[in-house]
Amino acid sequence: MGFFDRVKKAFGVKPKEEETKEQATQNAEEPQGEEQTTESAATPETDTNEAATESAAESTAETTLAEPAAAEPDVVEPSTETNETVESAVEPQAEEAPSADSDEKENEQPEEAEQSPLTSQSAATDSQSDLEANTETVSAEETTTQEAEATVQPTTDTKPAAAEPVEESVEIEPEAKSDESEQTLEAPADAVTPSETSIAEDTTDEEDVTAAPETPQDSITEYDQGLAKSRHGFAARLNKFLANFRSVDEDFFEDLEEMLIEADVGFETAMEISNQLRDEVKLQNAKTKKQIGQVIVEKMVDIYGEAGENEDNSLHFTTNPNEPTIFLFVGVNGAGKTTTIGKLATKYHNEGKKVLLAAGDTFRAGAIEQLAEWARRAQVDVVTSKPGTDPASVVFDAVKKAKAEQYDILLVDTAGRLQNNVNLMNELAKIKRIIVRELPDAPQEVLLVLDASTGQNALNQAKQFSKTTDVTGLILTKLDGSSKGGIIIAIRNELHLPVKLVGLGEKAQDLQIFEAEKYVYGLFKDLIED
Ligand SMILES: Nc1nc2c(ncn2[C@@H]2O[C@H](COP(=O)(O)OP(=O)(O)OP(=O)(O)O)[C@@H](O)[C@H]2O)c(=O)[nH]1
Repeated sequence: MGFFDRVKKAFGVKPKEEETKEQATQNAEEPQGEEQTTESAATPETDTNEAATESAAESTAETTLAEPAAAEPDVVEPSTETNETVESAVEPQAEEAPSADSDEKENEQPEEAEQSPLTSQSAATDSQSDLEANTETVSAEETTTQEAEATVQPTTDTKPAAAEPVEESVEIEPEAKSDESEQTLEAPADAVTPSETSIAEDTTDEEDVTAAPETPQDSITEYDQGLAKSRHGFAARLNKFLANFRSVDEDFFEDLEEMLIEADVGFETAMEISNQLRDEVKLQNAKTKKQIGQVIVEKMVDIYGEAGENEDNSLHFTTNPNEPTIFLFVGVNGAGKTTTIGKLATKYHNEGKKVLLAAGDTFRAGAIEQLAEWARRAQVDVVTSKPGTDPASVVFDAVKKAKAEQYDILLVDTAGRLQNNVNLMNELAKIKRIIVRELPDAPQEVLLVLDASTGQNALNQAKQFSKTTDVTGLILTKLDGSSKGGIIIAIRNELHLPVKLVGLGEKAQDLQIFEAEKYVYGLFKDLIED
């Protein structure tokens, strides 16, 4: 059975052979007059599916309205400097810096960094003594935690000050960063802008922490809703293409290739689909535009399925119960690393795991605060340091702490950009060396975070990163704000790196374990069900 039929079966849409066989049996067995009954019996199957999806959507909406837990966060701030960080993180006025400010900060950073300890420390070796100096920072945690808690001021509308990380994220302005992208890896060209991501502004993520455990139906709904924009975008392109259809000739294949490339399935994949369709009998026999559309989608889905036959999309954890699992997150600025770590921390905390975060992005001051705030909301611990500190020392402290205090999992944030690509790659290599030296089997995952809304740009970033870093898997974020969900097809066919997680929104529960069937169904649902 092809992947297309597997997806249909998984979601209650009968594969064609079965439909045909069943129809033939029914025709043979049943009197003519009962045909009507057979047809109407088949219809509710789809309806039930949709009704279930809708009711799950309602229940998800209800869940997100739950009030946050009263419990104080369990944030551990290792350094005295970090106190300032936490204090500023819980003061809404100070946080709500206008975007002009953030522009300034962004522009100033490279200069500051030149004089900052980061540059000199990066140049220095990662000697044990350098690193141990930072361990002192960790020992200050109790005092800091108390002070951090003391500064938390609940707001009158019962929403905690924690709502601010969303505003923190507003500081990230992809356009403003485009200058930087010339020096560093290409930054997202059309990343989701703050206004597009405002969905999370009135729904604090703290609510997610108290959300009910996810059911399988919730994740189908998440895929369904998160991929709506891509689904509609693809359907619109396909309809436009079919509207111009006259006959299956050379022009048809040229237009098809163009349409597929526009849908971000990638050049190579577009050619493969087109070439395979040239020999496709079904296409030659298709009578209506609808049938042609079906054949195209079926071919696309089958090619995607075949390419992923040996792909391991699962996240790997340590097999040693006495050691923590470590996930290292890499990717360009604004791709969604910090947010993804926050979401994952929430998920693992809710599953009962002891979670530690490491704020390894010491280059962008806001990134430390942002991660500390996610940690506070997820009620997990975090190791931070002063902006400009050597990130490797933060990671060293975090790994030691994770080992000594038997954390189940350590999630390490890293900078999305430095003065240039070489520095960034050297830094990532250094961080990895520190981890391996402490725990030879770690990190279990090096996850490259890609902003799906940047389409081909994301693909190029992945190619560049995977040349210099041992990426074990991809996380595709912001699919909800993008019509470029077709990129998943190009990624599988051209990169051969497994997608492990997908970001389908800004809230904690919007991060989903990647499941190809659900993804494909979310992307082509309307066409598959027809
Ligand atoms: N709509 C949507 N927005 C997302 C998603 N993931 C992240 N974001 C938003 O993307 C923006 C950037 O996310 P960050 O987590 O700060 O990105 P980063 O990679 O850590 O960026 P740097 O710290 O600059 O390296 C924030 O506004 C997030 O809320 C997602 O799946 N959907």
